Amino acid sequence: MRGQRRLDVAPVFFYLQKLRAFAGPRLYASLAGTIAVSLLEGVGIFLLAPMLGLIGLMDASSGSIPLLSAAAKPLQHLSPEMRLPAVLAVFLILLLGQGLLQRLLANLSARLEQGFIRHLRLELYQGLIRSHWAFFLKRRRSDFIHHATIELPRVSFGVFMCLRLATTLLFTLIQIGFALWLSAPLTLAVLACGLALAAYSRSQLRKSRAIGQETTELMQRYVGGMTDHFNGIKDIKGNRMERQHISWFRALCDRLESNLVQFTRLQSASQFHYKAAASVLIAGFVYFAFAVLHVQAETLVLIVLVFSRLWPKFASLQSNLEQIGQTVPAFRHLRELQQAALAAQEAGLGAAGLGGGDAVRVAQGFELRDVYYRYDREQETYALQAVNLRIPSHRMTAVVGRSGAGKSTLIDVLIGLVQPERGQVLVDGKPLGAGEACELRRSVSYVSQDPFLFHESVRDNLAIAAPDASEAQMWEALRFAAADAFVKRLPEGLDTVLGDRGIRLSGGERQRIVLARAILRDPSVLVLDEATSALDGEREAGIQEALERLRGRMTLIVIAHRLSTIRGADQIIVLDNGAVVQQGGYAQLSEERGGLFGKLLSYQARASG
Ligand SMILES: Nc1ncnc2c1ncn2[C@@H]1O[C@H](COP(=O)(O)OP(=O)(O)OP(=O)(O)O)[C@@H](O)[C@H]1O
Repeated sequence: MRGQRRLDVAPVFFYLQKLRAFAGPRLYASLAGTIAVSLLEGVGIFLLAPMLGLIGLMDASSGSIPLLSAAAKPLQHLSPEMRLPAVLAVFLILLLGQGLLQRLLANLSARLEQGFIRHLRLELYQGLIRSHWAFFLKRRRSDFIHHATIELPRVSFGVFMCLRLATTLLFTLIQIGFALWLSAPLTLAVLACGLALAAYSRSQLRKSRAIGQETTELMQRYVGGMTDHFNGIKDIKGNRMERQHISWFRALCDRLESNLVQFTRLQSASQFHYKAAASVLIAGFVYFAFAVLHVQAETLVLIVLVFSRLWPKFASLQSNLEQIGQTVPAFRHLRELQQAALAAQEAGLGAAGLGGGDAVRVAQGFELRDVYYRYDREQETYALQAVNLRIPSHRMTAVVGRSGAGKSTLIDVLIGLVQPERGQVLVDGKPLGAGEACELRRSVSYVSQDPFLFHESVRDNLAIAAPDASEAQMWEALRFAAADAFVKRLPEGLDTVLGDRGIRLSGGERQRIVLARAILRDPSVLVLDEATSALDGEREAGIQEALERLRGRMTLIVIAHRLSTIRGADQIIVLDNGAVVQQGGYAQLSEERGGLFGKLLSYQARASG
């Protein structure tokens, strides 16, 4: 519990170092520029004193204010009527210089900030996309969106807030030095008051961090909920569940509102306390300096001037610290995700592995030797157990079994998406390690149960698999997948945009385009996981015939529930509870007495009869 209450600043330093590595000398230029602007502002203020002297408000030559008489000396060489314009001209040059520098700095900071966000985005995206499949199995997809869209900008904001804190701190120190020079006892008194507020500041910081943690959790729920609800909008509408969802959403929005208001209240309370303390202090100091210490009026003016600038720095330090405190949880969450992704990088998918290269052709086939796999090592149940099988190349192998038998898991192990817990996968007699799996998948086309199309044109959706494919090759692939006729009928043919704002396709149409995309890659291994389940009998038969023609060219692995579609398979593997229970040709398996395949066949015959 104590550990949780401490402010963990390691993740903050982690991202500060990232900024330093990213920005290099530009970072120091920006910091130096900020300090220069503050100093120019300070000098400008300091020049007010001779100005006040010139218009007779104070005696600049009295020597009671350090530096003031030195600053006033050059003015002695000018005629009295030229002195005020000269001081004003210097004042103007200083302010204009400061303005110009500020403009340059604003541009530099924007470039740095946006560049850093771009750098972080790219790093996060690449880290995630290069992680192995098991990494994604354990996490909610919406969490990635949440980190990329909400936590990442918070982190970037926090990093730049740290820089602002550093420059404010530096300038505060300069001001403290200056104030000490003017009047050590009064400055020490102000510092003592400032330190007394430090305890208060700590408790405010802890509160900021707690609010920030709640913001992260609420936003995570918000993004997760929105993603789920709009993915499942048809179920919501079809089952009249709008009311429940609206009340869920309303409750969450209420909590978000109060969380954000709470932070503003915390900040405004601190600022008010600093202001109140400032008023009391200034009044007290003026009285003490004037009535007790009997300091001169001009010293008093400068003290008020300096303190009225110094104290707001304490207040803004406090505000910066609270804002950083509020973003600390985002730093922690983003770093944890990035580190987890880094630890889950898929071997062979480094920057070099993402490039082209010759795809491996599977010449002899796959072999699984005593393979075990389970999704959760703390659970006893295995998704695959003691699996021994061979899948010859250039043949069609079908995998069947009840729902949940382990068919999709078997494919994942075969193409190296996950590594078996025990046992071995061999491709052409060689063990399939994580590195080889990446190579292998260059030559695998995998069509999943839930085919996915990007929100792009048909052409782009095909080209993503085979960027060099010609238009003629695209049409050939579409013809193969019995998709050519409907694509021709689309308003802009190959260039029609698919998806939400474009044309919505039926489940079967989507499957056919994804199948065309899979074929266009000219893979060595084509895996179809229930890839034709949404097609009508006639179209499915057409695709079966086309697959027959592919048989000599590539290795076909097909998962099918409709057993009639795998009549032509060279080999059928029957899985039950993660184990292979039967293996052989269609005719052989259908005749095996008491076998699961025979049972599945008779269930289907009854269902369709
Ligand atoms: N991501 C996952 N996390 C935990 N368990 C999982 C996960 N995916 C699958 N399982 C479990 O592993 C077992 C095998 O699942 P798998 O998806 O391989 O079956 P399947 O035969 O392909 O089923 P279906 O025909 O319904 O698609 C099931 O018990 C399932 O609940």
